[in-house]
Amino acid sequence: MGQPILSVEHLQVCYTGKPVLEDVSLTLLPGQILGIVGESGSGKSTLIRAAMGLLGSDGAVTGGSIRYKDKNVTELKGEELRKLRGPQMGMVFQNTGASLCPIRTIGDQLYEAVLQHEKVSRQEIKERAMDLFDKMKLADGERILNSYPFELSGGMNQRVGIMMAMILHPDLLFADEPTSALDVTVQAQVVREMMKMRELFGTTIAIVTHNIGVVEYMADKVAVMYQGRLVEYGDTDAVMHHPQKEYTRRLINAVLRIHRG
Ligand SMILES: Nc1ncnc2c1ncn2[C@@H]1O[C@H](COP(=O)(O)OP(=O)(O)OP(=O)(O)O)[C@@H](O)[C@H]1O
Repeated sequence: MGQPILSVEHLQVCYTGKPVLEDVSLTLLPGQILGIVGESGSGKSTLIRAAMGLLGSDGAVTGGSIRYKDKNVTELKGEELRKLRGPQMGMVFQNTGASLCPIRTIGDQLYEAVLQHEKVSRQEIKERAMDLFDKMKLADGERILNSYPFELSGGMNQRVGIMMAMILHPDLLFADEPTSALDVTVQAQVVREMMKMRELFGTTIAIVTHNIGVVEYMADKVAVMYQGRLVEYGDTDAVMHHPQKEYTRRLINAVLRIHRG
């Protein structure tokens, strides 16, 4: 499987001097999918924002390290980080529609995003987008590219988000609750499409989700977070079926009860 794509070691992150992540360590090998779970405020988004170098002015890595391949992300600045984000590390957000500009078409925003990293023609970018839509079994790619975000459903916008992240062929894809705002059938579609990306491109994926079903279906590894710490981390099967920690057991049971209810 080779060298890790991502290795986080003893990570500490603070917002305005207050620690919100403490001693977090995990490793992702190429092509693995990591599910990050835990209650609200446990630090899941902070972990992936730190890995993307997107903590904002209030946040800082105050201990440990995050390596993407051989690069220590925490030591990279401005231009070096910008080069990494997109072509190497992609990101899908919870609500792609809201993160896009409402008054410009999907196509225009896609071209602009790709041109920041690659000198390619509009035609080539369009062909690549159409090819990805094709792989995602979306028939009306042309219409999607000519649409404004508000003209598309939430599910369609999320699939656009996956296409926009994948068009630069990143090795590592971070997805922060990409299915949380969607109804169940559309959630399944989005999940299947991320799996397809891994199958086609060998993409390594770290996904934050509240949906244990998504984790069971997708993830090779699970990280369970609680109050800024990693309370359990291991192979999905082991963590889901033989959790070592009481907290993990309660988290899994709580979700199952809601589903059954
Ligand atoms: N920009 C910020 N400034 C200050 N504190 C922040 C900031 N962003 C997050 N926090 C705090 O850091 C902690 C972890 O937040 P984070 O968003 O990583 O949790 P989460 O597990 O992703 O939660 P959720 O499931 O609700 O998205 C919380 O206590 C949160 O209030």
